[in-house]
Amino acid sequence: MIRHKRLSVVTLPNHVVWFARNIKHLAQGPDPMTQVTTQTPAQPNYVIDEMISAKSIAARIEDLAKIIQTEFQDTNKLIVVGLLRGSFVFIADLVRELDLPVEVDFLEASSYGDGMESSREVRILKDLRGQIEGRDVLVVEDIVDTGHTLHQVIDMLNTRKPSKLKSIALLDKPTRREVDMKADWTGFVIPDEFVVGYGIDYAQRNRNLPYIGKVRFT
Ligand SMILES: O=P(O)(O)OC[C@H]1O[C@H](OP(=O)(O)OP(=O)(O)O)[C@H](O)[C@@H]1O
Ligand SMILES: Nc1nc2[nH]cnc2c(=O)[nH]1
Repeated sequence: MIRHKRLSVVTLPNHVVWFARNIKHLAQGPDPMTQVTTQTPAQPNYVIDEMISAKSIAARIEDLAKIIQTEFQDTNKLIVVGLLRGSFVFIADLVRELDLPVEVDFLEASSYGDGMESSREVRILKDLRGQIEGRDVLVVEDIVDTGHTLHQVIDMLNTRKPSKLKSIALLDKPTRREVDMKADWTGFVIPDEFVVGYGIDYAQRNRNLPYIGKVRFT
């Protein structure tokens, strides 16, 4: 932890600084003021402890938007592809920070169903409406965990020959990786916790939380 703190002051990018600053808080456990208690008939009881505040997310998205704008500054059209359903909040906030000619499209990929374990089999449930051949494309993902979803989606989109294909993920859990995959840009590196909120669900619930929280069974 000391090593993280020292590094964060000198060189680390914002999302790593966030992780270093919060690792103590994460280890200490929940703040009772930010817990949500949840129960559904099919699920065990759980509470959600806030991990990343809405304010931190907004600030990080502003930074990421500047980087993306620089990367695509010469584009005549950037096709921003949201991976449904988890990225719907992130993409909505991100595109509104982009001062670029943008087209929004969606692809629905699913590998978790209602559970907490990846099936490793990524199903494309809804394809893009538009063509991407010869276009600049940015894939927007909520979280990279095992990496199977982003890996398979990027492989599939590359076969359509975009002129430039980049990806961004709000969250990254590198310790869970099963395939060699990393988004070009990441909002926050997080520890191995099952997270919800800001578009991300547990069995389709909690997507409407304005912050990212971790699920804790009670
Ligand atoms: O890196 P991975 O292990 O593949 O996990 C990441 C994927 O898992 C979740 O999708 P999910 O299948 O739950 O669908 P959803 O977006 O509709 O919630 C999440 O939205 C990512 O797309
Ligand atoms: N809801 C949710 N879906 C995931 N898919 C991969 N990792 C996660 C996670 O931490 N939470």
